[in-house]
Amino acid sequence: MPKAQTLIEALPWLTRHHGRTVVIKFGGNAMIDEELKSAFAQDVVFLRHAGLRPVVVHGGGPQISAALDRHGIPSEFKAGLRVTSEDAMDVVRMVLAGQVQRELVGLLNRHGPLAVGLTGEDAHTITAVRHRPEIDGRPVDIGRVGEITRIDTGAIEALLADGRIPVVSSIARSQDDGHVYNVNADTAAAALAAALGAETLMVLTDVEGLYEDWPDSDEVISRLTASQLEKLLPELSSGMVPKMEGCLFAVRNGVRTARVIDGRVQHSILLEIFTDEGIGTMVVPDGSDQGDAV
Ligand SMILES: Nc1ncnc2c1ncn2[C@@H]1O[C@H](COP(=O)(O)OP(=O)(O)O)[C@@H](O)[C@H]1O
Ligand SMILES: CC(=O)N[C@@H](CCC(=O)OP(=O)(O)O)C(=O)O
Repeated sequence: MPKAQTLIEALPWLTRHHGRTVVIKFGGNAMIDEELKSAFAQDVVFLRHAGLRPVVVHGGGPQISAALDRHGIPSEFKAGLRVTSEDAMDVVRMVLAGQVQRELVGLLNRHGPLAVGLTGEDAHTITAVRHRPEIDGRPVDIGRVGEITRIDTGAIEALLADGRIPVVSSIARSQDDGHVYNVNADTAAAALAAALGAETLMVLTDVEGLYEDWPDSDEVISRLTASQLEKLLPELSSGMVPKMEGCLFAVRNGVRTARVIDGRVQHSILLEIFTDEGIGTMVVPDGSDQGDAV
């Protein structure tokens, strides 16, 4: 009976989400463990077979830092973003597109001919300009880091229409100078979710969700509206900033729910979707009533 109960709890969700697009961001920290990675692949394939259209956007921060270290290039972050020299950009591209993305594609394809990998460079999927974040009121140069200016969903839509699972690395092409840019993977996932008109953005990370009073408390905020999140943003730090900014952007641009969930929990995607309780933090647009946004 518990097994049947779990499946039955999923039925309204499945009915409502049938044929809908779900963008799932898989962070570098949850990718360190082999069992977690294969459970993640199982969950994504499950969603696909349950009639949804999952799109995976992956990070790889720790893997990039390790590779840079092997090349003798130090890792430095400003405003939560990696300072990316020309040499570092070659390593970022090699690690994301050549290593992390290939591994995820391989894990998904154990279950059938499903996953196809691409980067934002392919078919103009993600176009960016050089990003100059402001620190203490002044724009700073952090090298080849991109600010997204345009998304072309054509290639991803074609793959989805063909029943495939697109796996996207967060690298963008530049419109004018023939270079590529390093883009934070949370930001890329949010931009893609909005452009695809996704139903849900799910961001897997290495904490339970958004903590109310981090680092002093581990009380997770289970649900908040776009306006509530906007007020909280200035208080957030480090890796949570691009995640929550991405969630806000997504729900303000047509995505119905954006969720931050604990990627350290095996099958966290299925737990989030297929049980009534849900886990982690859910962001909804202003004015959504509780029942509508589950
Ligand atoms: N309010 C908060 N709630 C939860 N985590 C927070 C908060 N503020 C900052 N963090 C930090 O953000 C980190 C998650 O971001 P990040 O390390 O970039 O993850 P990922 O590799 O999954 O993208 C957490 O491990 C935590 O250290
Ligand atoms: C500009 C920038 O900071 N890019 C990130 C891209 C990878 C990423 O975002 O990975 P996680 O999701 O694992 O953090 C980086 O170089 O680390």
